[in-house]
Amino acid sequence: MQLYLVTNRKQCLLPLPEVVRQAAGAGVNGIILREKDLTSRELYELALPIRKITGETGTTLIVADRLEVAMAVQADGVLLGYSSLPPGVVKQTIGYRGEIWASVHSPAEARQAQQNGATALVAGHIFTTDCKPGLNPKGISFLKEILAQVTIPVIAIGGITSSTAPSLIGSGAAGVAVMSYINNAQEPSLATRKLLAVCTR
Ligand SMILES: Cc1ncc(COP(=O)(O)OP(=O)(O)O)c(N)n1
Ligand SMILES: Cc1nc(C(=O)O)sc1CCOP(=O)(O)O
Ligand SMILES: [Mg+2]
Repeated sequence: MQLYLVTNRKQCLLPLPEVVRQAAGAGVNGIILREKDLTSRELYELALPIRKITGETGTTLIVADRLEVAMAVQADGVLLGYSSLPPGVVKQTIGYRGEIWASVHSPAEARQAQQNGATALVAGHIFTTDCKPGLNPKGISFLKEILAQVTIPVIAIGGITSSTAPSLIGSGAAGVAVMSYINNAQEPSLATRKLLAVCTR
């Protein structure tokens, strides 16, 4: 399984570019830059050093929600969520040629996203997480339902740690996307290596 870091600079004990540098240096497969409260200009300025780091390590960079920032820094793609442009508009109307990932929360959304040109899905939330307070986790059965509906890669998100990730091995998920476990770590490189050890088992 691949391992993706979803950024959250508010959880970080170090400056975000340093967290990204450590995760990328430790071998994370991709960075999903998700800083929803920033303006496009602020996000662009944060994305520039992160693009430089991921360029040097050959790590995939996906920008959550903001197609214009993804394009401006020549990221590998965009992750579209509930508040973003729909995948079909990004693909057909705008003609974006990068990766188009979609955040999905039901089998019907997964089918629709694939039909509309999504190249991968991020499905959640699978396990209990403080990042989705008051919402019940959907569990591995939900992940399996999504996998049964689509042929594109599906990445599991929500509550992924070195304790929960082992239960996803062999599930069919192409990868896992992790926020708190790495952003909030004293040593992001160590947290990344711990998760990679599970994901590459
Ligand atoms: C049931 C449900 N609805 C909406 C969301 C928000 O999804 P998303 O677009 O992925 O936004 P963030 O997770 O990045 O805040 C959800 N998680 N669950
Ligand atoms: C950003 C995000 N999206 C989710 C979804 O289900 O769409 S769960 C999530 C938060 C993931 O954080 P953590 O790894 O700390 O649980
Ligand atoms: Mg989400």
